[in-house]
Amino acid sequence: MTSIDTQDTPAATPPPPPPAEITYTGEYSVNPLGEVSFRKLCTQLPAVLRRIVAMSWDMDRRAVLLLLSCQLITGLAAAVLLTATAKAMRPILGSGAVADRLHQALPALLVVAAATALTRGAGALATYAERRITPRLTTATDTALVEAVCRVEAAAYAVDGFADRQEAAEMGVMRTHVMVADAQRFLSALVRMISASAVLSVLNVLMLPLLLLAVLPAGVGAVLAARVDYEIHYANVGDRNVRGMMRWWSTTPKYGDEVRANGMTDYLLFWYRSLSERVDERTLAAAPRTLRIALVSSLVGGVFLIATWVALAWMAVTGRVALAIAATAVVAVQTTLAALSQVILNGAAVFHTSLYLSDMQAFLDDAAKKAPKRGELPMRAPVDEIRLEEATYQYPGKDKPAVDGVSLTLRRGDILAIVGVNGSGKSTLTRLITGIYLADKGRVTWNGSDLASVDPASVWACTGLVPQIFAQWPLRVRENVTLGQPRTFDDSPVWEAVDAVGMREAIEDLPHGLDTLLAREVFGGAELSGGQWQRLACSRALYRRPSLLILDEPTSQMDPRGEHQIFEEIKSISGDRITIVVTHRLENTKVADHIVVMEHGRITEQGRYDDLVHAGGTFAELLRLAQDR
Ligand SMILES: Nc1ncnc2c1ncn2[C@@H]1O[C@H](COP(=O)(O)OP(=O)(O)OP(=O)(O)O)[C@@H](O)[C@H]1O
Repeated sequence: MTSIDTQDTPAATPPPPPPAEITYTGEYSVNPLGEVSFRKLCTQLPAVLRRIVAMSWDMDRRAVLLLLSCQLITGLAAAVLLTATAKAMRPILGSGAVADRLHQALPALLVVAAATALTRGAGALATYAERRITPRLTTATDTALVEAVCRVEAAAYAVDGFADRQEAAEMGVMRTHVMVADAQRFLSALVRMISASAVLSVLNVLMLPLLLLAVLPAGVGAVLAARVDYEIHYANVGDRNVRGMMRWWSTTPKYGDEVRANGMTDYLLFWYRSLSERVDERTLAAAPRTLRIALVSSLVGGVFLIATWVALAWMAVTGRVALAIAATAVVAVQTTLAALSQVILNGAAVFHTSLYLSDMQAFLDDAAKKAPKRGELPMRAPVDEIRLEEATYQYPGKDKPAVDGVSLTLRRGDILAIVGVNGSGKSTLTRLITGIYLADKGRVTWNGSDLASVDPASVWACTGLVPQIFAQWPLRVRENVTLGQPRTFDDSPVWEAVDAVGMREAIEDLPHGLDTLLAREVFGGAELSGGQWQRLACSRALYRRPSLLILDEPTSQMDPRGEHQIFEEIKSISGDRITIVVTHRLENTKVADHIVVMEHGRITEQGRYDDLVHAGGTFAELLRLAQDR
């Protein structure tokens, strides 16, 4: 045999492929801003504010009342301040000795000082109130989102765009950090603006329209810019979602070995950078639009502002307003302008937030619709019989059912083994049996009750599942076994479950025994080997003493001793429950009373081990291939 000389003349290899284009075209892919007009956007603000107040009200009523009172005080103080300023201006700009003029103006000046102090005090109290509301509001929305996702029917995860809408909703949660502060600043500026402009129009009614014209273009500009920002955010949702997932996969120490030993580091960094650049490109492409909006609105606003000052100067010079009133008008115009720009800035921020809140609300509403709507019949152990009658299940977007018309009866004490090639529907069948999915056609009954009419929580109180890919919870060993559902106040049932999978020695060797945190990443945490984790996953299911025990490839990472021990345990406790084992290791099916062979979602063969070995069907073929080494 000749040696292959690839090292001397390396063949050209193609460059790494860029991240896949995500062109999400599901039923939720319509940008909600696409058809919305500027007017409509502005008229939405009161509703948004009402919603923010209502959300805050649920968190802390006293803080909301304090915050609203502070806004009122700010407005009144602004009006008092301007009126007192006008009063002070008259003697100050009048004739006579300076000391006399100041003396005459003193009471009004004291009112100005008091009003200023009141404004500052109200501002500080408003910030205090906002800080009492925001953390609780953020926690409440965040936990509502987590709960909504945890509680949906498992089938919802496979629905088109579910993850993307979840990502969009996460943004709503993030915005709650700034939502109340923005709304508070908006309201406070609005109140200040209204009272200052009221004083201004009392001083001279002509000033107000000119002032409004000066600021309106900036308002339109800010809202249009927010609209562009949101459009970009919307276009980037899918990419950001995938990037977030990839970030976790690339940086979590759990996959560190695989990344390094398969030389993936460069590709992952290339991928991450490429996708980030794609996201940036969309953002940068919008920058000229945002600049145009800002320039045009500033230009138009500037022209109107100059007109305002010219008009004021003209009125003062021609004696249409007294000099003292003109001087107060300057202060009032400045106050109103500053407040107006705050109104616009924070109004745009509130409006911007409302878009993300709408995404969040839409997701929460949709998740609520997708929460299990089954009956309320309680299921109680023991489960004597589980029956599948022509049960069929098809994943959303798939053109063939994953489980297709399966009928099966399981009785207490039975051990059923499910075998079949990859993708033949074994795991989906177990999801139907446990009621994680409800059958699209046909039905699954437990003790004669259709799972569609039974309270799912009561069903899952009777089940214990070891899935193919199980969670390695960053919890203490004890909670990794009890899953937070201790049966007793002492640890004896935990040790019983640990002994059943041969893990006592390994756990006693951990720094804090059952109290050891199983998270290597955290200071003081410990890590188990792959097989040890799998033993622990089995101990969880055993600890539950379930009426239905399902083990999907439970021993794939275990040494023969561990595997033997688990199957001995399964046999010894099988009398009291229904046990289902899904496995590709056909030798393990000897433990079963009944074996079903799945192909294309259907049961194509069934019987006991000895019958199937000699039946000349798929089971016999798979067994022969497993032994042919
Ligand atoms: N969450 C899902 N969304 C969409 N399709 C799915 C999902 N899970 C499984 N499928 C599809 O359903 C079919 C059956 O999958 P299932 O996981 O039940 O097979 P399996 O027999 O358990 O396979 P394996 O031996 O590889 O574990 C496959 O075609 C698979 O692509």
